[in-house]
Amino acid sequence: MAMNRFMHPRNIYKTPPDFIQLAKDFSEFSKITKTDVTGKVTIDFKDPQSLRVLTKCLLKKDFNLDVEIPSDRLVPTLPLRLNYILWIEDILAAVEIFTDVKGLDIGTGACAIYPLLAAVKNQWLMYGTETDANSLKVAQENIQKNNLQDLIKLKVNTTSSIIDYLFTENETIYYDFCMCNPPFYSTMMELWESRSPARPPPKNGFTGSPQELITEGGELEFCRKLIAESKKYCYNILIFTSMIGHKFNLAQLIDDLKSDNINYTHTEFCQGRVTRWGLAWTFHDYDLLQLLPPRDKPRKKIQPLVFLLPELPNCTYDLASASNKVKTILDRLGIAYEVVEKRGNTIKIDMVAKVNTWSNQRRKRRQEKRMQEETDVKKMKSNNLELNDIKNGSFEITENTSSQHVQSNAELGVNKVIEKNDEDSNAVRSTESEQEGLLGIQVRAVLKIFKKDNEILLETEFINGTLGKEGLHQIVQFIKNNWK
Ligand SMILES: C[S@@+](CC[C@H](N)C(=O)[O-])C[C@H]1O[C@@H](n2cnc3c(N)ncnc32)[C@H](O)[C@@H]1O
Repeated sequence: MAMNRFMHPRNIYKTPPDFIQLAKDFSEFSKITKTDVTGKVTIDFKDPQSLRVLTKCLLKKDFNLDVEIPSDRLVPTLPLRLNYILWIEDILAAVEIFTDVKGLDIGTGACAIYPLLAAVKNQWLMYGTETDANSLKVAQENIQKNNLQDLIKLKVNTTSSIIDYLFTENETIYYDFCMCNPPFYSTMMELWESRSPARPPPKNGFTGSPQELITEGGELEFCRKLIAESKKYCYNILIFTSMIGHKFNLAQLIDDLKSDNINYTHTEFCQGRVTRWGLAWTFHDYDLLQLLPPRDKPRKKIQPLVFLLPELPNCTYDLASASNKVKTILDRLGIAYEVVEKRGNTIKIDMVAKVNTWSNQRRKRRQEKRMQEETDVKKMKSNNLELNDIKNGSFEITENTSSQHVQSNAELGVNKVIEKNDEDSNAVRSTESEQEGLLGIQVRAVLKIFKKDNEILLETEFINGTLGKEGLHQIVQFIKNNWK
């Protein structure tokens, strides 16, 4: 629970639940507990069933809610869900809305977790939308089971829009806020890679169905679409909000809002070992950043690393040439990239390296040369084999002959192909681990190329990846070495 102290100050889970008491109160919970060697009562956080039971018991104990969580659906983690609700409470207080609150939860899921918490905790009138008919059915049952039909209404979304359809049916509906926990991933592959063995194992079990976790373009495109639709319905919803799963996406969405001069603020939701972010925007005349400044957990100020990109021979010294050169070098390294921003004197490139292609380049070239030699020898061998095969009509005899041929080539100095010294074995091992690396991200970073005082500079920001910042430094070093 490394970041619990940074939880929202009113979050009841800032103090971790008392598992001993919970086991006494709920026989279902006592069945999943175990006592470790120090006598501490704990549960297996990697087991989705244990997470399901824990969430159910806490919902009952702390909110008097009876909730069914289907085994094939996301188990909502309560500290995070509560952090989001508490932040919305703060926003509403900042814009002085205290009574008759009406909220919209986009993608409410099978538990309708946000409407349930908002209704029992604050008596807000909540509307939940959902595209998944099965989740919607269970959500409706959960609402009825808790007798909250008067406070919570659900609506199926059969369109490809996010909120558009709500207002085409009725232009005058009004909500004080909307909230959303969008699906994070864009493809099964991305989802799978996020759980790849190349990454450190997650502390918590993995729950959720593809329809809950995947959306075209991932959360970034989902939120961009929501922002686009929000412009059309700017007066139907006072405060738009969304949860964001990746900090990098938060930065991009903030840039989008800034460039459209839309008032916004953001926050960090800290709980356990997981951090998520909240983004809020409005078209009304509220300076949200001023009213509710971003809340980030205190951390050391990290100075970004900035490098000078010197003038290149036979090239204009400008942003376009410099960024083209960077792209050429990334292409050479087989690093995937996307230009994510092109504004004035700045170009930002989001790069994802899945294989370490930059370190030990000299060794790799040597290895490639040897592999080429090996192929050549094999070719010679098979030519010889065919020749002898025809001559002798016997495979065994020809194979012996061809190995002698290799031997004689070895005598001529081609023998390196069959020798294995330590360095070669390392090279082979590193190639194998590179193959494994294909499963995950080695380095993801943002490269900002910008012009300042007639100089072109490269600023780097490490996002994630198994090789850490060191991997990014190596790539930058490679760019510097090849800047010619
Ligand atoms: C990550 S889950 C969140 C579920 C729940 N709100 C929670 O926080 O646990 C995202 C949900 O959004 C739903 N969804 C995706 N696109 C949607 C859309 N355009 N309109 C309504 N729901 C949508 C999915 O079916 C899924 O249940």
